[in-house]
This record gives sequence, structure tokens and C-alpha cells, in this order.
Amino acid sequence: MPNEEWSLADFEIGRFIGDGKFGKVYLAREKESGFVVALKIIYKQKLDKYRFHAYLRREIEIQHSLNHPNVLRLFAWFHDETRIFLVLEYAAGGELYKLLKSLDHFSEKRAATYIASLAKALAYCHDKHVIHRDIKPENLLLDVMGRIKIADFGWAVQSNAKRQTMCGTIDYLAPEMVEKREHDHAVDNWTLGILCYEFLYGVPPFEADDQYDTFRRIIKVDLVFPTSHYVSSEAKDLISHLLVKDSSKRLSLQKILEHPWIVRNADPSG
Ligand SMILES: COc1ccc(C(=O)Nc2ccccc2)cc1NC(=O)CCSCc1cnc2[nH]ccc2c1
Repeated sequence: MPNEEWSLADFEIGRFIGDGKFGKVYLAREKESGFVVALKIIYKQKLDKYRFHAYLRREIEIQHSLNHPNVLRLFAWFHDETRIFLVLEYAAGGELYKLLKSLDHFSEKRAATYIASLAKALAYCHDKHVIHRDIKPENLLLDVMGRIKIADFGWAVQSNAKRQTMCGTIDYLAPEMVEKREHDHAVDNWTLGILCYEFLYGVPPFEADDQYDTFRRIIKVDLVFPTSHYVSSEAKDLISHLLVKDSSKRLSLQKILEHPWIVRNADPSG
């Protein structure tokens, strides 16, 4: 009877590649095929509150059904008496925000390609009634071809001091979130606007010295385009149609993909 279940014995564990709140992530190679994956090890006693088990089970079911080139894959999972193992796709290009920091800002072609890929990935997830994809730069990875992947670090990942604003940053929150009003997946459209601005300028649009100033700038939609370097008016037009306070007036994912700046600049191969 072929063994359906994976186990730790099927993998050679490689170097440590990341830290999560519930456990660590290692490079791993499946022995039979030589296929390289990211193996996330979650300690059961860390999921002490029962509901995390239910939450993780539901999330695994959802993730298992997702199969899109710009969404990091969850291939399989298994457990032993003390740990749960998630067999995840390995994105060999690493973390997007490290690339953004090293380049200071992205070209319009690179930024438009990432935004188009994210819009397609979000449209796919919304079709499958999956929302709350946390699409801030920390959750975005690149594969070996440079394609962007929503890595969805699952539950509140422990953010180490990779970015001074990273832990608990509110830069990406839409006004309805910051004002604690009800929200739907139009928040993702707002976040795409934040990301598009940050890709082109290297910093998020409402960044301020302290959180309260950021909060005020978000609810006021205090959008200013720096003149430090050239950015096309089409790019600014797209951003201005996403960073709109009334969530019903934000450009839809479909309209983003039809926007002239995207059509002219995004690489169709993603
Ligand atoms: C689909 O993805 C996930 C699905 C579920 C969970 C999760 O932990 N769920 C959870 C846990 C406990 C309680 C409830 C829910 C996490 C992820 N995804 C990641 O953790 C991404 C980084 S690990 C992979 C990876 C790949 N490729 C890389 N290249 C460089 C670094 C790197 C890192």
C-alpha cells in the first residue's frame, strides 16, 4: 500500500531560512525526487489555545485548494507527536522588501509587473472566496524567475527587526481598518495602491515619525508625490484611483489590469 502520508524521514533538512511566530522554516529536499521545498516546523504546544488547531486546519484546507503562479503553494502537511510540518513552495528569489531596499525603488516596468501579478493573484483568491491576503512587502517573495509570490505568512508571524517600521506597522491599513469600520476585500485594492507607491518611491505614502501621524495621514488620504525622481503621470493616476477613502470608489482588480500604465508597462509573463 503506497504511503500516502509524508513524514520527516522523506526529507533532508537544509539551512534555516526564516522565522515564524509558531516555528522555524528550513530549506529541505524530498529524498525521492530531489525536489527542494521550504519546510515550516510548528510546535503543537505553541498552538496551545485549541482554536489555533482549528484555524490551522481550516487554513491548510484553504491553502491546499489554492494553485496560482503568484500565490506561494502549500504542497502538503504532516505531523508527529510534538510538531506540525508544512511543506511549502521555496521561493529562491527571496524577500521582495530586501530587493526594494537594495534598489531604493523599482523601475516602472518592474513595479507594474508586480502590481499586475498581485492583482491577478488577488482576483483568483477572491474568486475562491479567500480574502485577508496580507500583501505587505514582508509577505511577498520572489521565485527563481523573479515572479512575485504572496507568501501569506499565515498567523501573526513574529516580525524580527528586519524593518524598523515592520513590527505592527499601520502603513498598509486602509482607513476603514484604522477607523475600525467594517471592511471587505476592497482593503486589498487600497493596499495595492500603497504597494504601488512604495515600489515607485521606496517608502509607503503615509509614513510619518509616529503612528498617530500615520493614522491621521491615512484617514485624510494625505497623498503627496515626491519630485525626487521622475514617475509617470499614469502611475500617479493609478495610485490616486486606489488610495480613495470610499472603498466602493476604488479601482477594481479588473480595472487595474486594464489601466494604461499597467497595459503599457507590465510584463505579461508576470
Ligand atoms: C502558503 O504559505 C503559508 C501557509 C501557512 C502558514 C502558516 O504558518 N500558517 C499557520 C501557522 C500556525 C497557526 C496558524 C496558521 C505559513 C505560510 N507561509 C509562510 O510562512 C511563508 C514563509 S515560509 C516559506 C518560504 C519560502 N520561500 C522562501 N524564500 C526565502 C524565504 C522563504 C520562506
